[in-house]
Amino acid sequence: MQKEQEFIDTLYARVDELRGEAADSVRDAITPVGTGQQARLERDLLVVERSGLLAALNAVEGSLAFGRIDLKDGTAHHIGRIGIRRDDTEHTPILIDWRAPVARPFYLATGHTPMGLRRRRHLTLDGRTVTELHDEILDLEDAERTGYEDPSGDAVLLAALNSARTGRMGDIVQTIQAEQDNIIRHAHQGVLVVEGGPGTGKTAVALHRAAYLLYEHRELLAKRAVLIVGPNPAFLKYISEVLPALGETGVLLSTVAELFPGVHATGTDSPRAAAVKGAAAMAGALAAAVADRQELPMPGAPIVVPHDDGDLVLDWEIAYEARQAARDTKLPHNLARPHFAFRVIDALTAQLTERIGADPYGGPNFLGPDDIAQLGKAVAASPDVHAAIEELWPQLTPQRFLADYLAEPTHLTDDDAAAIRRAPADGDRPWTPADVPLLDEAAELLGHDDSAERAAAEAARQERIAYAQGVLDLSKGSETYEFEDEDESEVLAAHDIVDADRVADWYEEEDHRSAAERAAADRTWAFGHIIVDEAQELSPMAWRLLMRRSPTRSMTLVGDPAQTSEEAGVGAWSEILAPYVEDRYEHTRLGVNYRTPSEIMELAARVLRAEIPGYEPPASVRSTGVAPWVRQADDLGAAVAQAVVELAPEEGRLAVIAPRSLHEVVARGVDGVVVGAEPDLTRDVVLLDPRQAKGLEFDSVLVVEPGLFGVSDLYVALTRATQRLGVLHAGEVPAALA
Ligand SMILES: Nc1ncnc2c1ncn2[C@@H]1O[C@H](COP(=O)(O)OP(=O)(O)OP(=O)(O)O)[C@@H](O)[C@H]1O
Repeated sequence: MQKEQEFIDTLYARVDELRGEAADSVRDAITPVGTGQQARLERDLLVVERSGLLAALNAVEGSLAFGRIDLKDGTAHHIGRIGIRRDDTEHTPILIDWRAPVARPFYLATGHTPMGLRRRRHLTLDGRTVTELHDEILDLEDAERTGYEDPSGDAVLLAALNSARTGRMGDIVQTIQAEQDNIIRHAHQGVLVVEGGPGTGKTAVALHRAAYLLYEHRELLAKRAVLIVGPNPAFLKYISEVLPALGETGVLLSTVAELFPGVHATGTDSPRAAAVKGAAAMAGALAAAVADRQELPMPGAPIVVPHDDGDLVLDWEIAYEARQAARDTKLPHNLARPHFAFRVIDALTAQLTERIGADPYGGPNFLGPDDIAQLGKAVAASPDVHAAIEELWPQLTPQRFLADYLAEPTHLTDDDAAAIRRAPADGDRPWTPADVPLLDEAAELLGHDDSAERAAAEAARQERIAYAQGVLDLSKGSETYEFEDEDESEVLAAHDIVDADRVADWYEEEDHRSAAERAAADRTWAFGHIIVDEAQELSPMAWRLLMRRSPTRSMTLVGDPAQTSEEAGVGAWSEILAPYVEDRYEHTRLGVNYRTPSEIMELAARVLRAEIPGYEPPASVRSTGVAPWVRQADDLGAAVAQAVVELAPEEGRLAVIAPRSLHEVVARGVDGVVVGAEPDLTRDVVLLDPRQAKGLEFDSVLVVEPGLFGVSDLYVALTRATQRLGVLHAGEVPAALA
């Protein structure tokens, strides 16, 4: 213990030193550096780099070192959350990053396959003080004993599993199990599926995989960023501290509903409406609806456009040919629109030419090319012509198009259309999460005519060039003033080596937002890697959105088809993935439940067996000896109040999981719970509906009125507890709980 404490002291001395250095260089770098653009750029980059190191050092302060491996060759390595090196010429490692190949035996070695190890040690720290050591002997011939031997080898794991919950997920870096480690470090570059029952560590594994990939492919992923998609904001908050604790911050956490910049999807859909909006058929329906917005006048009823030289007639034939030509470009709607417009303008100009210049005696047209060009210009500038074009082929934003479409859904069955229709008067109704993939789809179909933006960007660039030229002129002005001596003026000044264009670009490069920040603001961002948690819940339309964000298909998908509750959810992996990667994905499984004790799991499995006969849940790694209970109550409010007192852990969290319709009743008897708002999981008692409980866990759980839950929702609710479970009902209960 003494020796380990000495090591920890040395380690933290070095950390403090590094932290001081990083803070100093950030501070130095922030002080003004004059006007040199290159210097400013370098300074900004340094600040980003050093503050990243500082953030990592601060974040992992908690228990920086947690393990040690002693090799048969007599060497030993300490393992920690990040790697730390000495300040010597060799930069000797003091602490090995858990993700480095050298650290791998810490997770994989067994007595059977010791991977060169004599001993594995787990260190437990309280701040900077070593409080516990647990050793496992891996070389069976090694007779040396330390007095800290842990014969079962799982004391540290069990302590972690039994510890009180805080409302925020912790990392598992000290106790990653071999089957989990294999997935975390899986070399597959494409789509990796991680499947497993409740509590098998899928979320934990996915987050550690993100940290591993950021370590392994630092350069690429720092540039392209990692996206982690979860089912709701409360869940994202729940997992938000895991990666920072591992020293990783450049990650974007988001729900699918937040992935269309500028849209806040605060509305809700009925389950039926969400299912229709999420179905794959919507893609075809929207494409057809966009084509419908490319209209033709009725044959025989042309649009008559008033013009100074007489009316112009935009008839079916002209519009049809223009539309065909525009569609033949295969461009999205807004980008094909100019092609349509040119054709129409050409045809109307020809009409005018014919009328004005026609020789009544049948000779050639009187008008020369210049006259015709002049006429064309006039036609192209006519607001009436533009109005006619807009009527037939309107410029559309995704929002405008989708609002129009939802007011009058087409290309669907009558029932489906009725399920998603919203009256035009609902124009102000907020977007719903299921609308977001539709907006994204619409954005693809419509395309973004950015000619106006590009013109604005170019104007801004010209302005920067003018400004930069000003800076250079100043430098030139000062030269004649300062360097009167002929020789001195040989010194290269800024204006000698750069021109205004280049300086202007430096200004532009000054976008030092992190990749994750830039990605969040850009609908067309291509992420380096995407992790999707609770992947079974996503609709086919949501998958289309996500696949657009991942052109390289570098993804980790985490889920449990047995926990699917969304009607629109796809469930089967092959069904989700076939359209994108056919069968080129890796399927991995986790089979041990680290959360739910066997007593509770037994009860939960019975519920699922009602739907899937013979269902075998993942084996629980531990039992508590405390049986879950199911009770009938006449006065549900009073019974909940009493049960909450009974189940509340001394330290830790309790969740009451009840159908939304009962939240008012439940909340009345329980102090401090909040109804309606986004749940704050760090409170002692949290009230949730079954959907909100997805992916979360608590020390104790009280499930209220299970007869009102769907089977998979109930299964999810019953598997959230790490210690104790109670079930209360006034109405009927599913047979499995009776
Ligand atoms: N190797 C491990 N060491 C310590 N704790 C672990 C380990 N693996 C998993 N756990 C813990 O088990 C619990 C369940 O993990 P996690 O939430 O990742 O499971 P899951 O498979 O995503 O569950 P669900 O599908 O039910 O949401 C968490 O508290 C997690 O920290």
